[in-house]
Amino acid sequence: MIGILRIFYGAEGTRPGLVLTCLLLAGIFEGIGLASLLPLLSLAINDGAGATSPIIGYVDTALGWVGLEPGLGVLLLLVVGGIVLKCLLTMAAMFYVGYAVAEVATGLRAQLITRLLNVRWGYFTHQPVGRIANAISVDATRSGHAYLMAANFQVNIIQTVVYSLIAALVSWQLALAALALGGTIALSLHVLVRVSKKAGRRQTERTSELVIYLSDALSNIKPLKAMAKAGKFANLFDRKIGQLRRALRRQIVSQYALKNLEEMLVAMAVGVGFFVAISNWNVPVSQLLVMGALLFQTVSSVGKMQRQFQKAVLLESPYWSMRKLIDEAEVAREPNPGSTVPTLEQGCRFQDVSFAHVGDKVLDRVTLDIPARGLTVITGSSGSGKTTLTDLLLGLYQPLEGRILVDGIALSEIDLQAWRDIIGYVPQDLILFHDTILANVTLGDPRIGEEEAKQALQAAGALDFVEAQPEGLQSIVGEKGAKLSGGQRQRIALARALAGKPKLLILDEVTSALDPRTERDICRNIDALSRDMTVLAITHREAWTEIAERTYRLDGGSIELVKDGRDFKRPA
Ligand SMILES: Nc1ncnc2c1ncn2[C@@H]1O[C@H](COP(=O)(O)OP(=O)(O)OP(=O)(O)O)[C@@H](O)[C@H]1O
Repeated sequence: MIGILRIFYGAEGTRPGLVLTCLLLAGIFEGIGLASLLPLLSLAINDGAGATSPIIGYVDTALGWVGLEPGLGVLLLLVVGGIVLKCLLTMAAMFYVGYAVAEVATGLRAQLITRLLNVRWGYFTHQPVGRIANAISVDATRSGHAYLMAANFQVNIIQTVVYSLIAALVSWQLALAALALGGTIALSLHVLVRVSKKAGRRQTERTSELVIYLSDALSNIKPLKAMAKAGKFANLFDRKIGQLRRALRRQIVSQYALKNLEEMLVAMAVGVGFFVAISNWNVPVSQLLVMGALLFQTVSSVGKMQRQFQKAVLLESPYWSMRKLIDEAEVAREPNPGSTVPTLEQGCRFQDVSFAHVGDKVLDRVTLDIPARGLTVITGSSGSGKTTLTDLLLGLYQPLEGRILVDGIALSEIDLQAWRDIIGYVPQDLILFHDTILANVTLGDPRIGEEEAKQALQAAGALDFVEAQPEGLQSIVGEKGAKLSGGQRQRIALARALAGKPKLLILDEVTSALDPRTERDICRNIDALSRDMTVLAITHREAWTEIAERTYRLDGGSIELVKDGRDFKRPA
């Protein structure tokens, strides 16, 4: 229950005070309307209920305070007016709740996206993308509904209080009996609420697992199809789909069981109450009618409250799972304590740098220099730590020991955003967005126009094939660039890195998919660019080591300088 109330009172971007005020006022007007019902009926039937029911006396006194006679017109006005005002105020509150539902769903999405864009790189290396995709699409929408259910639950709480109070004014024994009855029925059916809560949690977990699995499968669909594994792989989904199906079944069964069992028990209890009242006690008809209606309303409102609670707990888990993800992302926020704006005039230096992801060191007291305005190549066997080295230079990881210096200033003192703003980076596992070639080159940077994009494509050796496409720069590259060849994708990614005219260009196996001729063309372009730009390339390819001013070999955690610029003659 506390979890549900925390959603209603704690969800950001909502105004629980306003909603609650409207609902409380609605409750008061409903109470006035209900309280006036008994005197109205008594007056209409003239059965002398006034002598036995205290509520008629209270209404008379209250009307006396404002100088009104408890006549038919006044009482009718109070009954009808009370209901009308209650409806209008509840409607106003629920209109606002409707806005708040959208606010909760979109607010959670926005918070998650903003935080995710600011988390440390290490967070993503152990975070399934499907979990985030599921949170943004499914959980956020269900969270909005969780807020709606929590608000409805709040409405039911107020209604139950109002009915109980009015019942107490008619007869405190009646109120006690109604609450005891409602409570007993609710308690006896509580197991169905627990079933729903568990079903809701299962659905959230299973759906997330399913989306994680599916997004991984779709990313690997080509090898799965190529090796006829798609069908076999589908079997792996069956268990998860089966669990989801069971959770959904339990949800529906428990919801309908609660509704119908509760109605049945209420009808039986009120029936017995009526029978006892009519046959044993001499209760006036108007009082009997009002008492019966109140008993029924009070007991039903306890039931309604429970049903609403059941709906809310069903949707509670996506809300909290979403919040957990947002909090995790906040904890994983990337620190950026530095403030110096880098210029990269002299070069970068790794000074006795050691680093380990987990366990053994990948880099052990590595020292290397990357002079400004030149091409430095790093070679080394697979898994020797070349990408890790560039990740350290990008500030994605921090060294365990030693320092990374940019123009003699420690990277930890440099503003990371400003540092990355002067870097062009092409990763080994490049992925293009399902968008136009132009969008893939500019990445939405307003400083890069069509002309700059073309120049970058030219330097990356991509302009010819881009212009040969039916829609040129506006051609869509397909899912992850699937409409292009591996080498074309590499060249677009290189153009993307060059388009911002970076001061430092980091290339991780950027020409591995290219034929020797295209590779040499690109090398020639990069060689020319490196007169004004610092280039760090990870590669084994001769075309690169030939033009490099410095080549380092990384192996077993240590680095060795295998080619020095002093021996190097730049081709004319
Ligand atoms: N996020 C990570 N968590 C744990 N270990 C990692 C992580 N990233 C890389 N490693 C490990 O660190 C070592 C160096 O990896 P890295 O990717 O830097 O090698 P590499 O030289 O670039 O390899 P390749 O040439 O095959 O791309 C490897 O043993 C790898 O398993």
